[in-house]
Amino acid sequence: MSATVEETTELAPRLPADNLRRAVRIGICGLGTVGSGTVNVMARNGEEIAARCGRPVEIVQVGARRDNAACDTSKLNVTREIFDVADNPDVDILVELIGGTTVARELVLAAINNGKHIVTANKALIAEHGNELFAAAAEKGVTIAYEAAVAGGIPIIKSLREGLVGNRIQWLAGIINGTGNYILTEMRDKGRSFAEALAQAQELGYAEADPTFDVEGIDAAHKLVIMASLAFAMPLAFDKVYTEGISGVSSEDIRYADELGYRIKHLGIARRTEHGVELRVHPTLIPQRRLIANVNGVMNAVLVNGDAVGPTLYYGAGAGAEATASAVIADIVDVARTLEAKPDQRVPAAGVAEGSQAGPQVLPMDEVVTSYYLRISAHDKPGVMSQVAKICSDQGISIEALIQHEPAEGEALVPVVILTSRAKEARLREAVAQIEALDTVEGEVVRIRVETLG
Ligand SMILES: NC(=O)C1=CN([C@@H]2O[C@H](COP(=O)(O)OP(=O)(O)OC[C@H]3O[C@@H](n4cnc5c(N)ncnc54)[C@H](O)[C@@H]3O)[C@@H](O)[C@H]2O)C=CC1
Ligand SMILES: N[C@@H](CC=O)C(=O)O
Ligand code: NA
Repeated sequence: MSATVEETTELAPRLPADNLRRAVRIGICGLGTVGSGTVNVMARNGEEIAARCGRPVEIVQVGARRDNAACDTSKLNVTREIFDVADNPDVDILVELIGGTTVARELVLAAINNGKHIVTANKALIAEHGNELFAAAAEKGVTIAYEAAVAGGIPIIKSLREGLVGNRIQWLAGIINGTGNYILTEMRDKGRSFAEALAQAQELGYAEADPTFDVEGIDAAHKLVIMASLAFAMPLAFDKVYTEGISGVSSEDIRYADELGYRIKHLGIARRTEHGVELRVHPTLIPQRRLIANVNGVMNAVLVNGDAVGPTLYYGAGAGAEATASAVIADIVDVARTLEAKPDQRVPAAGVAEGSQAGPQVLPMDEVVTSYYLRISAHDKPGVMSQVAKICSDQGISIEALIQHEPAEGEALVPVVILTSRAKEARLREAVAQIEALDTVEGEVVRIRVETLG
């Protein structure tokens, strides 16, 4: 029987003494929401983390422009110069939590060149520079871990890269921006304005430094492309993602969607088709009966459909200090567990062995087939509906459901809401252009895609 550490040292009481290797030494760069959350959870759960790694994990340096009252760094070695951390010979793992892509890329490359492993929460960095960074890391025999970059605390990277690898993944769809989901939920449930809900999300630490990344779908596109690269073993192709945000979603459309039995959610969708992979981020009507339609507030959820396992659903907090720290620390533990392993004994950062990434082409948006919700502002005159129906039918589109209320008192225009059959995007766009050109129709037709996710 080996002696327990309790009998020998107070370093890490739950570690068996014969397993006691030197501490894994980490350097944290960035002490904002996620950085402070990581420091706090590391301090609180240090013993459990050490036991899981089989060795203590020590923060040997923190690079931060300024202190953060949300965490106590009085006993830590803090530098104002983050590149000190990349150059510190005592650091095994550099944890990048500064955000952005310019300095973060330089920092990560500097650390890799110095033989350090990387843990990052930075989806923009991975989505836009991941191909380069993975290659640099492979060259140096170090790894890059990025669980926190997608869906915050949900272990979706782990699931795609390890748990589901026996499958040919057919599609995945996710609510992958906590800020956006929080805003849509507040608008629907509390009748809050878009601006009020966004301000609240910023206060709670959910939003990106530039919140247009959240509301215009860029953050979701970053996350989608990372998941798609793992699901379909393809290189990261951020510039190929079709991206629409939620800033155009109105309370009126949320109400009509409800009336039709749907919820409006901001989804990232990646689907394998015969002709290529669909990569798209946009507001989407989902039937209310689907579990994912009932994911509210800052919560995220990702549905992954594999040929062997069928649909699987991952749910949890997509943003916030400690929820994200949970994923950062899971990565630290993963790297720590294999610190002395040979590079080919680790799970590859890109999910497939080097050189095996081929992957399908990305399908042009015009070729994507979906159903549509259309809201048309029409003059209250006879014949409008037959004109609209004819235009749709000429494009091979049928009308599956329709709502038309009486015009409001003193209003000349009536909203006509339609759900269409599935059609190619290009056909739908042509139909909408013709509807907008009708004398009986005013302004732009509101269009939101519909997915059954069945
Ligand atoms: N806030 C959240 O819920 C989540 C954030 N993330 C990602 O985590 C990363 C960090 O996000 P947050 O903590 O929310 O951001 P934040 O803005 O709260 O913190 C970033 C910190 O890095 C510091 N920083 C930036 N450049 C620096 C430099 N050159 N030198 C020294 N310090 C520098 C800033 O002063 C700030 O304190 C980002 O990549 C973000 O996308 C990922 C998942 C969830
Ligand atoms: N701003 C992001 C943070 C997590 O990735 C979000 O709101 O989801
Ligand atoms: Na995650």
